[in-house]
Amino acid sequence: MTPIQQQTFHAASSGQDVLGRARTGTGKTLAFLLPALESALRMGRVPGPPLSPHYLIRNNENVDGIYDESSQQKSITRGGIAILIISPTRELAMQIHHQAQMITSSHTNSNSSYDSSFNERQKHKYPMISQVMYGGTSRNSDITKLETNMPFILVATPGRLIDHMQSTTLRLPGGQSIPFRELIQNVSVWVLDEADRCLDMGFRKDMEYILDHKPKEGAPPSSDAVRRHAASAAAELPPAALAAQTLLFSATLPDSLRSIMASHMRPRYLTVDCIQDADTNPASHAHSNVEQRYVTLPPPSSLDIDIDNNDDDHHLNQGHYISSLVSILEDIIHHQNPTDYKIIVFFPTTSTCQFFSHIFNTIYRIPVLEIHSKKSQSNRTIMSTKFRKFSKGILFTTDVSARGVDYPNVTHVIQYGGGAEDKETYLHRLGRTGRAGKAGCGLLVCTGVHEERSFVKRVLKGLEVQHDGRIQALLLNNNNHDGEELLSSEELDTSSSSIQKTKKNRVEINNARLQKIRFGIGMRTNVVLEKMANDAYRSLLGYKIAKMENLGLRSKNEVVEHVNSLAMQMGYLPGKMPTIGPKIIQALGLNGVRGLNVGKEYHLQNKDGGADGRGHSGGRSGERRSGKNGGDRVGQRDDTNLWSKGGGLQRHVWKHRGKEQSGGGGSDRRSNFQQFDDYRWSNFSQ
Ligand SMILES: Nc1ncnc2c1ncn2[C@@H]1O[C@H](COP(=O)(O)OP(=O)(O)OP(=O)(O)O)[C@@H](O)[C@H]1O
Repeated sequence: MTPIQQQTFHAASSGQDVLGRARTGTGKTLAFLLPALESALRMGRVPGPPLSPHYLIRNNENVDGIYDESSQQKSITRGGIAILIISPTRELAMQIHHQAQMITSSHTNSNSSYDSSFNERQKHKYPMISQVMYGGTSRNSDITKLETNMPFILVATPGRLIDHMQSTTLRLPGGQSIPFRELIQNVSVWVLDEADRCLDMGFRKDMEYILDHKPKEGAPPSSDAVRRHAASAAAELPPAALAAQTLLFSATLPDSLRSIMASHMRPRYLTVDCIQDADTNPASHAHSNVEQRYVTLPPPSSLDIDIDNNDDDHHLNQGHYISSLVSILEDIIHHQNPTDYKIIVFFPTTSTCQFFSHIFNTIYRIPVLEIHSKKSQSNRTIMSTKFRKFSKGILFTTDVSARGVDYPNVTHVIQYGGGAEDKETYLHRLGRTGRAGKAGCGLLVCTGVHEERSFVKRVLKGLEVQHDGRIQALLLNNNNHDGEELLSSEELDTSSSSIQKTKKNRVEINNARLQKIRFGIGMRTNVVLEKMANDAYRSLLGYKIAKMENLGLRSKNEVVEHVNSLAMQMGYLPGKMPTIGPKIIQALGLNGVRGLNVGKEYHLQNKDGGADGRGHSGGRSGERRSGKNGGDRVGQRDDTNLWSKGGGLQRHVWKHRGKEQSGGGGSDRRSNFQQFDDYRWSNFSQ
C-alpha cells in the first residue's frame, strides 16, 4: 500500500470523514475507492434500486431501511446510489469509473458479514455496479442506465450531476417514480476527488448546490450486526458520525480553501497529510524523481515583414513561438529518448492547443493527439484511450488533463507558454509524469522574460525548477537561418557531407513551413488555419489579462504588446491583428489600449468580401491554384499560395527559395519536402 492508503484506509472504511493530501500519482484513487465501498457496506447499503413503497426519503419513520415485501422482514437493505464520487473533469471521472468497475466486478457482493439478514433475492439479482455521467454525452442514456441498472457507485462531473438533480425523475422497475435528487439525498459516502479544484471559485457554486443535498443526519444502520460493526470500528466518533460520510482528496490544498473544506466535513474529521512539510518547504510538493526545468522563448529578432519591400536582406519573423516547440520535441525524441517517449504538452487555452495541434498534424506532419474542450466527448474519449494504450506518443492538451488523469509511463510534461495559472496547476500538470514511483521530466516554457521573472522566480519559489541551459541554447540557435545550430553537437562533430546536406534540408524545410504558416495566416490564404489563429489570439489575450500578475505583465498595454508579439510569431503581419469586437474590448477592460484592432470580429465566411479592407477577392483561390508560378516550382499545392500575391513578398520568397535550391543542391523541391515528411512520420509515428 502507498502511504496515503496506509494512513486513510482504517478511518475511511470505518465511516470517518477524511481529508487526504498526497503527491500526484501516489494512489489516492484507491485510497478513497476501497474504503468508500467498505464503509457503504458497513452502513448497510446493498446494490439495487431503492425498493418502493417504503423508500426511506419518503417515509421518515422508516428512515433506516426499507420494507422488503418478498422476505416479509424489515431489513437494512437500502438500495439506490450508495457512493457518489465527484470529479472536476470528464477524463478523470471516466478513469475513476473504470477503476471502480474493476473493483466492483470482482466483488462477491456477499455482505453477510455486515448483516445476516441480507436478502438473498436481492443479493443475486443486483450486481454491484458503477456508473459514470458527465457532460457531452446523452442525458437519456444516463437515465436509462439508472433506471435499468441502479448503480452502487456513481461517478459524475458537477455540471451533469446538477442537470439531473434539477430535472430528472426516474421510473424504476415496478412503476415507481423517484426524482434523481432524492437518490442523491440518500447517498451514504460522498467523495470529492481533486477537492480543492471542486471547491475553488470555478466550481464552488455548483458544489454548494450539490453539497446542500448531503444528508446532515445520515441513515443509521438498524441491524444489530451493523451497529456492532459501526460501534467497534468508529468507537471514537460522535453520534453525528452516522450521517453521510465525506472523503476529500487532493495533491494540493491551498490555505484559502481549507476552511471551506472543513465546513463540509463533520467536526472530528481526520486529516491525513502525506506532504506535511509542503507548506513550509514547497520543494517537497513535487516528487524528487521528477526533474523540473524551465526555458524562456528567445525574443524574436525581427518582426517586421514588409510584403511590398523587395529586399533580399529583409529578415522574416523568426516564429519562435512555433518553431521552439518543434525543436524541443525533436530534441526529446531524437536525442534524449528515441525509443521510449510519451510526452504531454499543456497549452494555456483551448484555442492555442487547437492551433498548435493543427500546425503539427497538417504542416509539420508530426502526429499529435489532441484533447481539449472544443473536441466532442466521443473524440476526447477515443484520444484518451489511445494515449493511455500507446507505448509512445505526443498529446497536446489543456487543463482538462491536468488533474488526476493517469496515463501510464509519461516521460515528459511540457507546459508551453502558460505555467501561469498558479502553483497548484503547475504541480498537477507536472504530476502527469513520475507516477507510481517512476521517473519523469517536466519542462516549463516561458513566453518571455517577464514570465520567467514572475512565474518561475516568484510563484514557483521554493520548488526546485532549474534553468535548462542546453535546451535554452538550442532555442537561441534557432535564430540562425543558416540553421547549423539546429543540429545536435553529435551531428556538428561529423563532417560527413550527407549530414551537412540533411542539415541544410531540415533547416530549409523548417523555414519553408514557417513561411507557409505565415502566409496562411498573415496573408489569409488558409481559411482553417487563419480561423484557428484568430481564436488563439483572442484566447491568449483573455488568458493573459486574467493572469497578468502571475505573468509579470504590469499593464494591459504590456499584455497587448506581448500577445501581439506572439501573434506575429504565429504569422500575423504587423498592425494586422485579428479584430476584437467592442463588447470583448469592454469585457476585458481594454478600452483605449494601444495595438488592438478594434472592429467587428472577422468572420471567415466574410473573408472574400474583405471585411478588414484588404480587398481579397472571391476569385483568388482559383487564381492561386492555376497560378503560373504555382505548384510547378514548389511542387506543393499549398505552397502555391505563396506565389499568387505578386509584389515584393513573392519575389522575396522566390529568391529565398532560389538560394535554398542551390544551397540544398536539389532541383526537386517536392522530393525534399517529401523526404522530410517521410522522415518525420517514421520517427514520430506511434
Ligand atoms: N498500492 C499501490 N501499489 C502500486 N501501484 C498503485 C497502488 N495504488 C495505486 N497504484 C497505481 O499508481 C498510479 C497512480 O494512482 P492514482 O491515479 O490513484 O494517483 P493519484 O494520487 O490519484 O494521482 P493524482 O494526484 O494525479 O490524481 C495508478 O496507475 C495506480 O494504479
